[in-house]
Amino acid sequence: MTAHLLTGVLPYGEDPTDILVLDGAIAATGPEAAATAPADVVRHDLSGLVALPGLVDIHTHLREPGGESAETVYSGTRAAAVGGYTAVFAMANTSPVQDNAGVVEQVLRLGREAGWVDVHPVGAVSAGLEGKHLSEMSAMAHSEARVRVFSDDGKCVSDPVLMRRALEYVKSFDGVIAQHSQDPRLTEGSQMHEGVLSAELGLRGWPAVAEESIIARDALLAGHVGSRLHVCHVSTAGSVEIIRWAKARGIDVTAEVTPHHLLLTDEMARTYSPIYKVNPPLRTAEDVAALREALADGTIDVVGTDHAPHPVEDKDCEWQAGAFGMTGLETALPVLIETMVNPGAMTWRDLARVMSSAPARIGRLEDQGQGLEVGAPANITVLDPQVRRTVDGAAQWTHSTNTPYQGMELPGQVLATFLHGRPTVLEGRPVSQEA
Ligand SMILES: NC(=O)N[C@@H](CC(=O)O)C(=O)O
Ligand SMILES: [Zn+2]
Ligand SMILES: [Zn+2]
Repeated sequence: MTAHLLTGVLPYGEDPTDILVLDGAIAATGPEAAATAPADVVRHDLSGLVALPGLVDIHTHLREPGGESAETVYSGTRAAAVGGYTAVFAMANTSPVQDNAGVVEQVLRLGREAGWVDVHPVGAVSAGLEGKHLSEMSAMAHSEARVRVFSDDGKCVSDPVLMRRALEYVKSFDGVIAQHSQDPRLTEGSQMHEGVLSAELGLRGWPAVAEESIIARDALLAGHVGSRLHVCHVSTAGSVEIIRWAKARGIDVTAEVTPHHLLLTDEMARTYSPIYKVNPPLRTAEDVAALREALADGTIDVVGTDHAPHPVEDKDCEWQAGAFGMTGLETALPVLIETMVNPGAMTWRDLARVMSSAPARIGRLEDQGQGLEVGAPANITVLDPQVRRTVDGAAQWTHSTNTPYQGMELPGQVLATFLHGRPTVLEGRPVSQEA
Protein backbone atom coordinates (compact mmCIF):
# COMPACT_ATOMS: atom_id res chain seq x y z
CA MET A 1 0.00 0.00 0.00
CA THR A 2 1.30 3.46 -0.92
CA ALA A 3 2.68 5.55 1.94
CA HIS A 4 1.59 9.19 2.27
CA LEU A 5 3.32 12.07 4.03
CA LEU A 6 1.07 14.98 4.98
CA THR A 7 3.35 17.93 5.64
CA GLY A 8 2.67 21.05 7.68
CA VAL A 9 -0.85 20.18 8.82
CA LEU A 10 -2.40 21.52 12.01
CA PRO A 11 -4.00 18.61 13.92
CA TYR A 12 -7.13 20.03 15.59
CA GLY A 13 -5.98 23.47 14.45
CA GLU A 14 -3.06 23.31 16.89
CA ASP A 15 0.74 23.15 16.25
CA PRO A 16 1.96 22.27 12.74
CA THR A 17 3.37 18.81 12.17
CA ASP A 18 3.88 16.12 9.55
CA ILE A 19 1.83 12.91 9.54
CA LEU A 20 3.08 9.67 8.00
CA VAL A 21 0.38 7.32 6.79
CA LEU A 22 1.55 3.75 6.26
CA ASP A 23 -0.36 0.48 5.87
CA GLY A 24 -3.67 2.13 6.70
CA ALA A 25 -2.55 3.61 9.99
CA ILE A 26 -0.92 6.77 11.32
CA ALA A 27 2.67 5.53 11.58
CA ALA A 28 4.48 8.62 12.84
CA THR A 29 4.07 12.35 13.49
CA GLY A 30 6.52 15.23 13.98
CA PRO A 31 10.13 15.03 12.72
CA GLU A 32 9.95 11.24 12.85
CA ALA A 33 7.33 11.20 10.08
CA ALA A 34 9.67 12.39 7.32
CA ALA A 35 12.66 10.58 8.84
CA THR A 36 10.98 7.18 8.77
CA ALA A 37 9.05 7.61 5.50
CA PRO A 38 9.87 5.05 2.78
CA ALA A 39 11.65 6.37 -0.33
CA ASP A 40 8.56 6.08 -2.53
CA VAL A 41 6.28 8.02 -0.14
CA VAL A 42 3.77 10.38 -1.77
CA ARG A 43 4.12 13.87 -0.31
CA HIS A 44 1.16 16.20 0.18
CA ASP A 45 1.95 19.80 1.08
CA LEU A 46 -0.94 20.74 3.36
CA SER A 47 0.76 23.59 5.20
CA GLY A 48 -1.49 25.60 7.47
CA LEU A 49 -4.53 23.40 6.92
CA VAL A 50 -6.53 21.89 9.77
CA ALA A 51 -6.45 18.09 10.15
CA LEU A 52 -9.30 16.30 11.88
CA PRO A 53 -10.10 12.63 12.33
CA GLY A 54 -12.36 11.41 9.51
CA LEU A 55 -15.94 12.47 10.14
CA VAL A 56 -18.60 9.89 11.00
CA ASP A 57 -22.24 10.54 10.09
CA ILE A 58 -24.65 8.71 12.35
CA HIS A 59 -27.62 9.67 10.13
CA THR A 60 -27.46 9.48 6.31
CA HIS A 61 -30.07 8.48 3.76
CA LEU A 62 -28.33 6.79 0.81
CA ARG A 63 -31.67 5.76 -0.77
CA GLU A 64 -30.39 2.58 -2.43
CA PRO A 65 -32.06 0.14 -2.89
CA GLY A 66 -35.20 1.64 -4.34
CA GLY A 67 -34.58 5.38 -4.40
CA GLU A 68 -31.84 5.57 -7.02
CA SER A 69 -33.43 8.57 -8.75
CA ALA A 70 -32.47 10.59 -5.64
CA GLU A 71 -29.17 8.95 -4.64
CA THR A 72 -27.19 5.74 -4.86
CA VAL A 73 -24.77 4.26 -2.39
CA TYR A 74 -22.04 5.32 -4.83
CA SER A 75 -23.13 8.95 -5.30
CA GLY A 76 -24.03 9.44 -1.64
CA THR A 77 -20.78 8.03 -0.28
CA ARG A 78 -18.73 10.01 -2.79
CA ALA A 79 -20.52 13.16 -1.55
CA ALA A 80 -19.73 12.05 2.00
CA ALA A 81 -16.01 11.74 1.24
CA VAL A 82 -16.02 15.21 -0.33
CA GLY A 83 -17.67 16.47 2.86
CA GLY A 84 -14.83 15.01 4.95
CA TYR A 85 -16.54 11.80 6.05
CA THR A 86 -14.90 8.39 6.34
CA ALA A 87 -17.95 6.52 7.67
CA VAL A 88 -21.72 6.86 7.40
CA PHE A 89 -24.65 5.05 8.94
CA ALA A 90 -27.14 4.40 6.14
CA MET A 91 -30.74 4.74 7.29
CA ALA A 92 -33.16 1.85 6.87
CA ASN A 93 -36.02 3.55 4.98
CA THR A 94 -35.03 2.08 1.63
CA SER A 95 -37.19 -0.05 -0.66
CA PRO A 96 -37.04 -2.90 0.16
CA VAL A 97 -36.58 -1.80 3.77
CA GLN A 98 -33.33 -2.69 5.57
CA ASP A 99 -35.17 -4.98 7.96
CA ASN A 100 -33.36 -8.28 7.32
CA ALA A 101 -29.83 -9.60 6.91
CA GLY A 102 -30.08 -9.83 3.11
CA VAL A 103 -30.78 -6.14 2.55
CA VAL A 104 -28.24 -4.81 5.07
CA GLU A 105 -25.59 -7.06 3.53
CA GLN A 106 -26.50 -5.75 0.08
CA VAL A 107 -25.98 -2.14 1.26
CA LEU A 108 -22.73 -3.14 2.98
CA ARG A 109 -21.48 -4.69 -0.25
CA LEU A 110 -22.47 -1.67 -2.36
CA GLY A 111 -20.57 0.51 0.09
CA ARG A 112 -17.46 -1.65 -0.10
CA GLU A 113 -17.57 -1.73 -3.90
CA ALA A 114 -17.86 2.06 -4.05
CA GLY A 115 -14.94 2.43 -1.65
CA TRP A 116 -15.53 6.07 -0.65
CA VAL A 117 -16.36 5.62 3.04
CA ASP A 118 -17.18 2.80 5.44
CA VAL A 119 -20.91 2.17 5.11
CA HIS A 120 -22.71 0.89 8.20
CA PRO A 121 -26.29 -0.06 7.43
CA VAL A 122 -28.87 0.84 10.06
CA GLY A 123 -31.44 -1.87 10.70
CA ALA A 124 -35.16 -1.11 10.85
CA VAL A 125 -36.81 -1.54 14.25
CA SER A 126 -40.06 -2.86 12.83
CA ALA A 127 -40.69 -5.14 9.86
CA GLY A 128 -41.35 -2.98 6.81
CA LEU A 129 -41.22 0.15 9.03
CA GLU A 130 -44.84 -0.66 9.79
CA GLY A 131 -44.57 -0.22 13.54
CA LYS A 132 -46.27 -3.54 14.28
CA HIS A 133 -43.71 -6.31 14.74
CA LEU A 134 -39.98 -6.27 15.41
CA SER A 135 -37.69 -6.70 12.39
CA GLU A 136 -35.08 -9.45 12.17
CA MET A 137 -32.84 -7.49 14.54
CA SER A 138 -30.72 -10.35 15.77
CA ALA A 139 -30.06 -11.67 12.24
CA MET A 140 -28.91 -8.18 11.19
CA ALA A 141 -26.75 -7.79 14.29
CA HIS A 142 -25.06 -11.12 13.63
CA SER A 143 -24.79 -10.65 9.85
CA GLU A 144 -21.63 -9.48 8.12
CA ALA A 145 -22.97 -5.91 8.46
CA ARG A 146 -22.76 -6.20 12.28
CA VAL A 147 -25.71 -3.83 12.74
CA ARG A 148 -25.72 -1.98 16.05
CA VAL A 149 -27.95 1.01 15.25
CA PHE A 150 -31.65 0.34 14.71
CA SER A 151 -34.15 2.93 13.54
CA ASP A 152 -37.50 3.32 11.80
CA ASP A 153 -36.34 6.84 10.89
CA GLY A 154 -38.79 8.67 8.70
CA LYS A 155 -41.38 7.16 11.00
CA CYS A 156 -41.66 7.13 14.78
CA VAL A 157 -41.84 3.89 16.74
CA SER A 158 -44.97 5.26 18.37
CA ASP A 159 -46.31 2.11 20.05
CA PRO A 160 -44.77 2.15 23.55
CA VAL A 161 -44.95 -1.63 23.84
CA LEU A 162 -43.02 -2.15 20.61
CA MET A 163 -40.50 0.50 21.69
CA ARG A 164 -40.02 -1.21 25.03
CA ARG A 165 -39.48 -4.58 23.36
CA ALA A 166 -36.98 -3.12 20.90
CA LEU A 167 -35.01 -1.45 23.71
CA GLU A 168 -34.93 -4.72 25.65
CA TYR A 169 -34.01 -6.81 22.62
CA VAL A 170 -30.96 -4.79 21.48
CA LYS A 171 -29.31 -5.10 24.89
CA SER A 172 -28.07 -8.61 24.09
CA PHE A 173 -25.86 -7.31 21.24
CA ASP A 174 -25.10 -3.84 22.63
CA GLY A 175 -27.36 -2.15 20.09
CA VAL A 176 -29.07 1.21 20.29
CA ILE A 177 -32.51 2.39 19.20
CA ALA A 178 -32.31 5.64 17.24
CA GLN A 179 -35.73 7.19 17.46
CA HIS A 180 -37.42 9.61 15.07
CA SER A 181 -39.39 11.36 17.80
CA GLN A 182 -42.68 12.45 16.25
CA ASP A 183 -46.05 11.66 17.71
CA PRO A 184 -48.02 10.73 14.58
CA ARG A 185 -51.43 11.81 15.88
CA LEU A 186 -50.19 15.24 16.93
CA THR A 187 -48.62 15.81 13.51
CA GLU A 188 -51.23 14.56 11.06
CA GLY A 189 -50.95 16.72 7.95
CA SER A 190 -48.32 18.94 9.57
CA GLN A 191 -46.29 21.13 7.23
CA MET A 192 -44.06 23.33 9.38
CA HIS A 193 -43.27 24.36 12.97
CA GLU A 194 -46.47 25.21 14.87
CA GLY A 195 -46.27 28.81 15.98
CA VAL A 196 -47.20 32.37 15.10
CA LEU A 197 -45.75 31.94 11.62
CA SER A 198 -47.65 28.76 10.71
CA ALA A 199 -50.86 30.57 11.58
CA GLU A 200 -49.84 33.56 9.50
CA LEU A 201 -48.84 31.44 6.50
CA GLY A 202 -51.85 29.14 6.73
CA LEU A 203 -49.76 25.96 6.91
CA ARG A 204 -50.68 23.25 9.39
CA GLY A 205 -48.39 23.22 12.41
CA TRP A 206 -46.05 20.51 13.82
CA PRO A 207 -45.99 21.32 17.55
CA ALA A 208 -42.86 21.03 19.68
CA VAL A 209 -44.80 18.82 22.09
CA ALA A 210 -45.12 16.11 19.41
CA GLU A 211 -41.33 15.68 19.61
CA GLU A 212 -40.87 16.34 23.31
CA SER A 213 -43.55 13.93 24.54
CA ILE A 214 -41.95 11.03 22.63
CA ILE A 215 -38.46 11.88 23.88
CA ALA A 216 -39.69 12.00 27.48
CA ARG A 217 -41.51 8.68 27.11
CA ASP A 218 -38.56 6.96 25.45
CA ALA A 219 -36.07 8.25 28.01
CA LEU A 220 -38.25 6.82 30.78
CA LEU A 221 -38.57 3.51 28.90
CA ALA A 222 -34.81 3.30 28.28
CA GLY A 223 -34.18 3.97 31.97
CA HIS A 224 -36.79 1.41 32.98
CA VAL A 225 -35.30 -1.43 30.93
CA GLY A 226 -31.66 -0.28 31.24
CA SER A 227 -31.05 0.10 27.52
CA ARG A 228 -29.53 2.62 25.11
CA LEU A 229 -31.60 5.31 23.39
CA HIS A 230 -30.36 7.69 20.70
CA VAL A 231 -32.58 10.65 19.83
CA CYS A 232 -32.37 11.63 16.16
CA HIS A 233 -32.51 15.25 14.96
CA VAL A 234 -33.44 17.08 18.18
CA SER A 235 -35.07 20.35 17.17
CA THR A 236 -36.59 22.17 20.15
CA ALA A 237 -35.43 23.92 23.31
CA GLY A 238 -37.88 21.77 25.28
CA SER A 239 -36.31 18.57 23.95
CA VAL A 240 -32.93 19.78 25.14
CA GLU A 241 -34.32 20.29 28.65
CA ILE A 242 -35.75 16.76 28.73
CA ILE A 243 -32.47 15.23 27.51
CA ARG A 244 -30.53 17.20 30.10
CA TRP A 245 -32.86 15.89 32.77
CA ALA A 246 -32.59 12.29 31.53
CA LYS A 247 -28.78 12.41 31.47
CA ALA A 248 -28.72 13.85 34.99
CA ARG A 249 -30.79 10.85 36.11
CA GLY A 250 -28.21 8.49 34.62
CA ILE A 251 -30.35 7.31 31.73
CA ASP A 252 -28.24 6.05 28.81
CA VAL A 253 -29.47 8.53 26.22
CA THR A 254 -27.53 10.26 23.46
CA ALA A 255 -28.81 13.01 21.21
CA GLU A 256 -28.14 14.37 17.76
CA VAL A 257 -28.67 17.71 16.06
CA THR A 258 -28.57 18.42 12.33
CA PRO A 259 -26.59 21.27 10.76
CA HIS A 260 -29.79 22.80 9.36
CA HIS A 261 -31.42 23.01 12.79
CA LEU A 262 -28.33 24.89 14.00
CA LEU A 263 -28.52 27.52 11.29
CA LEU A 264 -31.98 27.93 9.76
CA THR A 265 -35.34 28.95 11.26
CA ASP A 266 -39.02 28.61 10.42
CA GLU A 267 -38.78 32.07 8.82
CA MET A 268 -37.57 30.26 5.67
CA ALA A 269 -41.12 28.98 5.19
CA ARG A 270 -42.12 32.51 4.16
CA THR A 271 -40.67 31.62 0.75
CA TYR A 272 -43.22 28.79 0.43
CA SER A 273 -40.36 26.84 -1.17
CA PRO A 274 -40.42 23.17 -0.11
CA ILE A 275 -36.62 23.20 -0.19
CA TYR A 276 -37.06 24.28 3.46
CA LYS A 277 -39.54 21.53 4.26
CA VAL A 278 -37.98 18.98 6.59
CA ASN A 279 -38.81 16.59 9.36
CA PRO A 280 -38.66 17.72 12.15
CA PRO A 281 -39.37 21.23 10.84
CA LEU A 282 -37.09 24.23 11.09
CA ARG A 283 -37.93 25.87 14.43
CA THR A 284 -37.57 29.32 15.99
CA ALA A 285 -34.46 31.40 16.69
CA GLU A 286 -34.85 30.57 20.41
CA ASP A 287 -34.73 26.85 19.58
CA VAL A 288 -31.64 27.36 17.42
CA ALA A 289 -29.90 29.16 20.31
CA ALA A 290 -30.79 26.34 22.73
CA LEU A 291 -29.51 23.68 20.31
CA ARG A 292 -26.18 25.47 19.86
CA GLU A 293 -25.77 25.80 23.60
CA ALA A 294 -26.64 22.11 24.13
CA LEU A 295 -24.15 20.98 21.50
CA ALA A 296 -21.42 23.09 23.09
CA ASP A 297 -22.10 21.86 26.64
CA GLY A 298 -22.43 18.18 25.67
CA THR A 299 -26.15 17.73 26.29
CA ILE A 300 -26.37 17.02 22.58
CA ASP A 301 -23.66 14.48 21.78
CA VAL A 302 -23.35 14.49 18.01
CA VAL A 303 -24.05 16.20 14.73
CA GLY A 304 -25.91 13.98 12.26
CA THR A 305 -26.51 15.34 8.78
CA ASP A 306 -29.87 13.66 8.14
CA HIS A 307 -28.76 13.96 4.49
CA ALA A 308 -32.12 13.37 2.76
CA PRO A 309 -31.84 13.67 -1.01
CA HIS A 310 -35.02 13.93 -3.07
CA PRO A 311 -35.61 14.03 -6.84
CA VAL A 312 -36.29 17.46 -8.35
CA GLU A 313 -39.97 16.74 -9.00
CA ASP A 314 -40.55 16.18 -5.27
CA LYS A 315 -39.16 19.64 -4.43
CA ASP A 316 -39.99 21.72 -7.51
CA CYS A 317 -43.65 22.03 -6.52
CA GLU A 318 -45.87 23.83 -4.06
CA TRP A 319 -45.12 23.54 -0.35
CA GLN A 320 -47.94 21.13 0.54
CA ALA A 321 -46.90 18.62 -2.13
CA GLY A 322 -43.17 18.77 -1.38
CA ALA A 323 -41.20 15.95 0.24
CA PHE A 324 -39.61 16.36 3.69
CA GLY A 325 -35.82 16.45 3.77
CA MET A 326 -32.67 18.29 2.68
CA THR A 327 -29.18 17.28 1.59
CA GLY A 328 -26.34 17.86 4.03
CA LEU A 329 -23.19 15.78 3.59
CA GLU A 330 -21.21 18.41 1.68
CA THR A 331 -22.25 21.37 3.84
CA ALA A 332 -22.19 19.93 7.38
CA LEU A 333 -18.64 20.98 8.17
CA PRO A 334 -19.05 24.51 6.73
CA VAL A 335 -22.28 25.00 8.71
CA LEU A 336 -20.59 23.81 11.91
CA ILE A 337 -17.66 26.16 11.34
CA GLU A 338 -20.09 29.02 10.75
CA THR A 339 -22.35 28.31 13.73
CA MET A 340 -19.98 26.88 16.36
CA VAL A 341 -16.26 27.24 15.61
CA ASN A 342 -16.04 30.76 14.18
CA PRO A 343 -18.21 32.28 16.94
CA GLY A 344 -15.90 30.65 19.50
CA ALA A 345 -18.50 28.27 20.98
CA MET A 346 -16.44 25.16 20.10
CA THR A 347 -12.81 24.28 19.43
CA TRP A 348 -11.66 21.98 16.64
CA ARG A 349 -11.25 19.27 19.27
CA ASP A 350 -14.86 19.76 20.31
CA LEU A 351 -15.86 19.51 16.66
CA ALA A 352 -13.91 16.26 16.28
CA ARG A 353 -15.80 14.92 19.29
CA VAL A 354 -19.30 15.68 17.97
CA MET A 355 -18.56 14.77 14.33
CA SER A 356 -16.21 11.80 14.73
CA SER A 357 -15.46 10.13 18.06
CA ALA A 358 -18.91 10.40 19.68
CA PRO A 359 -20.88 9.11 16.67
CA ALA A 360 -18.33 6.28 16.27
CA ARG A 361 -18.84 5.33 19.92
CA ILE A 362 -22.64 5.42 19.69
CA GLY A 363 -22.50 3.13 16.64
CA ARG A 364 -19.85 0.92 18.29
CA LEU A 365 -17.31 1.33 15.48
CA GLU A 366 -13.84 0.02 16.17
CA ASP A 367 -11.87 1.59 13.35
CA GLN A 368 -13.33 5.09 13.24
CA GLY A 369 -13.30 8.06 15.59
CA GLN A 370 -10.00 7.22 17.22
CA GLY A 371 -8.32 10.55 16.56
CA LEU A 372 -4.97 11.49 15.09
CA GLU A 373 -2.60 9.67 17.43
CA VAL A 374 0.15 7.36 16.22
CA GLY A 375 -1.33 3.89 15.81
CA ALA A 376 -4.84 5.08 15.00
CA PRO A 377 -6.38 4.01 11.68
CA ALA A 378 -5.53 6.63 9.06
CA ASN A 379 -8.97 8.18 8.69
CA ILE A 380 -8.16 11.84 8.24
CA THR A 381 -9.83 14.91 6.82
CA VAL A 382 -7.88 18.05 5.97
CA LEU A 383 -9.66 21.36 5.50
CA ASP A 384 -9.04 24.99 4.77
CA PRO A 385 -11.10 26.89 7.35
CA GLN A 386 -10.40 30.33 5.83
CA VAL A 387 -11.84 29.97 2.35
CA ARG A 388 -15.46 31.06 1.90
CA ARG A 389 -17.56 29.53 -0.85
CA THR A 390 -21.02 30.05 -2.26
CA VAL A 391 -23.12 26.88 -2.10
CA ASP A 392 -24.39 25.62 -5.45
CA GLY A 393 -26.49 22.48 -5.39
CA ALA A 394 -25.82 21.77 -9.06
CA ALA A 395 -22.07 21.66 -8.38
CA GLN A 396 -22.34 19.20 -5.49
CA TRP A 397 -21.49 15.51 -5.77
CA THR A 398 -24.74 14.26 -4.30
CA HIS A 399 -27.15 13.19 -7.02
CA SER A 400 -29.84 15.56 -5.68
CA THR A 401 -30.00 19.35 -5.54
CA ASN A 402 -32.25 19.97 -2.52
CA THR A 403 -29.72 21.96 -0.50
CA PRO A 404 -31.26 24.63 1.74
CA TYR A 405 -28.05 26.69 1.52
CA GLN A 406 -28.24 27.44 -2.21
CA GLY A 407 -26.55 30.81 -2.86
CA MET A 408 -25.34 31.18 0.74
CA GLU A 409 -21.70 31.84 1.45
CA LEU A 410 -20.22 29.46 4.04
CA PRO A 411 -16.69 29.04 5.43
CA GLY A 412 -14.39 26.06 4.99
CA GLN A 413 -13.56 23.49 2.36
CA VAL A 414 -12.35 19.92 2.70
CA LEU A 415 -9.24 19.53 0.54
CA ALA A 416 -8.21 15.97 1.38
CA THR A 417 -9.79 12.89 2.92
CA PHE A 418 -7.96 9.66 3.72
CA LEU A 419 -9.83 6.41 4.34
CA HIS A 420 -7.78 3.68 6.00
CA GLY A 421 -4.65 5.27 4.56
CA ARG A 422 -5.93 5.76 1.01
CA PRO A 423 -6.85 9.20 -0.40
CA THR A 424 -10.51 9.46 -1.39
CA VAL A 425 -10.38 13.24 -1.90
CA LEU A 426 -7.43 15.39 -3.01
CA GLU A 427 -7.50 19.10 -3.89
CA GLY A 428 -11.17 19.12 -2.95
CA ARG A 429 -12.13 16.58 -5.59
CA PRO A 430 -12.94 12.87 -5.33
CA VAL A 431 -10.07 10.59 -6.33
CA SER A 432 -11.10 7.81 -8.68
CA GLN A 433 -11.33 4.54 -6.76
CA GLU A 434 -11.03 2.39 -9.88
CA ALA A 435 -7.30 1.62 -9.58
N1 LIG B 1 -35.67 14.29 7.51
C1 LIG B 1 -36.57 14.25 6.59
O1 LIG B 1 -37.29 15.24 6.41
N2 LIG B 1 -36.74 13.19 5.77
C2 LIG B 1 -36.08 11.93 5.88
C3 LIG B 1 -36.66 11.07 6.95
C4 LIG B 1 -36.30 11.49 8.35
O2 LIG B 1 -35.14 11.75 8.65
O3 LIG B 1 -37.17 11.51 9.22
C5 LIG B 1 -36.16 11.22 4.53
O4 LIG B 1 -35.93 10.01 4.48
O5 LIG B 1 -36.41 11.90 3.53
ZN1 LIG C 1 -36.20 11.31 11.07
ZN1 LIG D 1 -33.45 10.87 8.59
